[in-house]
Amino acid sequence: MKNPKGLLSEEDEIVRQDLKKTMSHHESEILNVQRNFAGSSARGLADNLSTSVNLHHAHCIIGQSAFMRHLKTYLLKVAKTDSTVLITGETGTGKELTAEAIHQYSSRQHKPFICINCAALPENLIESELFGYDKGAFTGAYASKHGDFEQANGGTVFLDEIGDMSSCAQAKILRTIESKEINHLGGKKSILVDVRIIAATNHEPERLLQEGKFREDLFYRLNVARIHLPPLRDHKEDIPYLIHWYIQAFNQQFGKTVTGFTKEALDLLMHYDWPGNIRELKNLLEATFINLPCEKISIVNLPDPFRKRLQETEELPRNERERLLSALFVSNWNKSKAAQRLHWSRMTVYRKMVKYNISRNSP
Ligand SMILES: Nc1ncnc2c1ncn2[C@@H]1O[C@H](COP(=O)(O)OP(=O)(O)OP(=O)(O)O)[C@@H](O)[C@H]1O
Repeated sequence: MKNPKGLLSEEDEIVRQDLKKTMSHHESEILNVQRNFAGSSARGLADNLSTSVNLHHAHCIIGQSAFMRHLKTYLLKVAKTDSTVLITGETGTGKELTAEAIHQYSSRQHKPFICINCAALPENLIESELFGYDKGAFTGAYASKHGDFEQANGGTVFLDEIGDMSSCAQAKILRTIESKEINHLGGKKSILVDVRIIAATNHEPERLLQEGKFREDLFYRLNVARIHLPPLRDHKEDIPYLIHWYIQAFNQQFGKTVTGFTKEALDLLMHYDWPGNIRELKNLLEATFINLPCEKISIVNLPDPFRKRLQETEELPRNERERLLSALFVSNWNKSKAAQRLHWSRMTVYRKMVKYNISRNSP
């Protein structure tokens, strides 16, 4: 986090001070480790991190790329306000994690963070789920029930996939944001609710506006603070940090002592495009851990579905040893198929396997 003169920049200093105030000892320890990692090698990362890692800590946003640093600074500033926030980005880029971090750093942190998946809410249940109902409001309403907004009172409501809600439901959300009150279904009186709204979408909001899927009035009401999370392929320099973080976490979860990846395996992960972004990386690591017999993860330990995805994307590293290893890996160690992929003869494959000391069991 230091500038070339070795001084903390003003932004870094703000982050440091704010984090000191708001983070527990453990969390700031993790941040310190991340700071120390800046500029060090992936192997260096592996020797540093503290032993206790909680996978579900909302504020454990991992990454040291310029983007990630900017994000952490910005979300602390946003957290100090009560403005509505619109978060965009492909699936698995960390929209929910970011929303939760804003909540955790805000003065609302001791109140609920309620996540509503708008895409999964059937149209006929939206009102009762979001705003609740009074006893007798409809057949089967034997008792009155609080909706999500009321449950979140004092806290934050995260509206995920806002563009997948009907225009009518969006209008009701807008009314609630503007008036700060809700009405139970079948209820006569209005109820005041104090919630902060953070919304997210996987799609480009401006395109949703053009297509008429995002109400213009709601868009402008939500789009006060805007955060765009880029796909992982655009900040691959964070991959070693993420890998390291999740290795620590899964070591704890699975009771293992994995130390890291072989260079070839790490290179393979660095060359892959990660269409499912950070979620895909995390799931790959978890799947690898389940069946892992050793302490160092090599290409042969990566799960089969990942091999298939590589076959589809043809993402192969450039250096000859890595290309050969990757080709063998995606061809399930069939040397003829690997030779075809590389446009080499089978003999060349054999020769280079000897040259580079590659066998199916080699690390
Ligand atoms: N920067 C990060 N550091 C560590 N873990 C992360 C980071 N970003 C995302 N993750 C993890 O990746 C997974 C997916 O993140 P999240 O659910 O926030 O993504 P999303 O953008 O909301 O996805 P979707 O659009 O599919 O709902 C989660 O397990 C989350 O903890």
